[in-house]
Amino acid sequence: MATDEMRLRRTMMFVPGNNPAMVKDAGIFGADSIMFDLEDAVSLAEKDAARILVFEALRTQDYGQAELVVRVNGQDTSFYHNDILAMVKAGVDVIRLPKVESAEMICVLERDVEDAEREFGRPLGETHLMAAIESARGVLSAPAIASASKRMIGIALSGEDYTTDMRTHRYPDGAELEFARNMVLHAARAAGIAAFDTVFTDTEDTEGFLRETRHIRQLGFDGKSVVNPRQIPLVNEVYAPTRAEIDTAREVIAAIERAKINGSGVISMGGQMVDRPVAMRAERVISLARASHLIDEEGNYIEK
Ligand SMILES: CC(=O)SCCNC(=O)CCNC(=O)[C@H](O)C(C)(C)COP(=O)(O)OP(=O)(O)OC[C@H]1O[C@@H](n2cnc3c(N)ncnc32)[C@H](O)[C@@H]1OP(=O)(O)O
Ligand SMILES: O=C([O-])CC(=O)C(=O)O
Ligand SMILES: [Mg+2]
Repeated sequence: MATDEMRLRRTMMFVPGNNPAMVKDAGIFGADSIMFDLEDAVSLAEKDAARILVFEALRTQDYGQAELVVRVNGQDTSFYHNDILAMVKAGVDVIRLPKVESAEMICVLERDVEDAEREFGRPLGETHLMAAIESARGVLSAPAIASASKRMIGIALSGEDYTTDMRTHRYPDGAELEFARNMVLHAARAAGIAAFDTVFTDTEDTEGFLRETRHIRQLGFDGKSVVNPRQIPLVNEVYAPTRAEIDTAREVIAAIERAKINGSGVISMGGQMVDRPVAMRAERVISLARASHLIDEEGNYIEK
């Protein structure tokens, strides 16, 4: 498995936890992370059945390299504790807590997860956490939430509940989300964890989806929550580096290696200063190129 910092999380696909066919086939679409949902995609009557279905799937299905995430029910519901127990027992990679409004909620989650790891003899610390930010309170507390636990791997903006809380709705230009996007992104970066943008619910609107994905890539998000497999290749296409970007990244990495040999951390490349942050961006371009199957492990272009 990639180290957490290098792990690509371009797409995190919601899979309704009460749908056996979708749960079974969720691994075939190439999502970087698969997120089984026990919360808003599941009706009250099906909460227990969904928990059992997802538990069994985590124990028995092979989802390849995908990171496995479960969105549990909120801490203010009667389902939360059983969700945590079952998912920790099953050995899920990440628990996503919805509607997080404070760092204290993450501290409670961390304690509950640790108790469950002890109860089921799981390695302590193996269960990672993430928070969905879905309200004005959540957005204003995002920096504290992002750094509330060593187990945190990311925070996500949840634009549907957020715009409801803000008494607006989603518009094509996304202006209503801009402040929240920037808060979530800055909170994630300051804490050194991943930032996920929200879902785009019109699965037929390819142009609108691409426009939004280009925008959030420009802002600096690691990726997006998605609701439909058709959205996965679109995100990957937007995040795939161009050949020119790959060539430049290679030159940067070679230049910084030369500088290191000469005992320096900075070098000029065609008049452009290259130092550590430039080299780190170049490394990320190369790992995105590998994940996009544009280059192989040795760095050679894969001809299509
Ligand atoms: C605000 C929020 O909380 S959002 C998060 C909660 N919402 C969700 O989890 C919804 C997840 N998405 C879905 O349920 C569906 O994609 C819908 C309802 C949006 C659209 O459904 P459809 O129109 O049937 O999708 P579509 O026709 O593209 O499906 C094609 C195939 O992909 C499968 N598929 C679609 N979405 C998913 C998914 N999210 N996960 C796994 N498989 C899926 C379908 O089962 C279908 O498989 P099949 O060809 O073997 O029958
Ligand atoms: O996390 C998401 O993007 C989906 C969600 O719950 C919301 O938008 O309220
Ligand atoms: Mg929500």
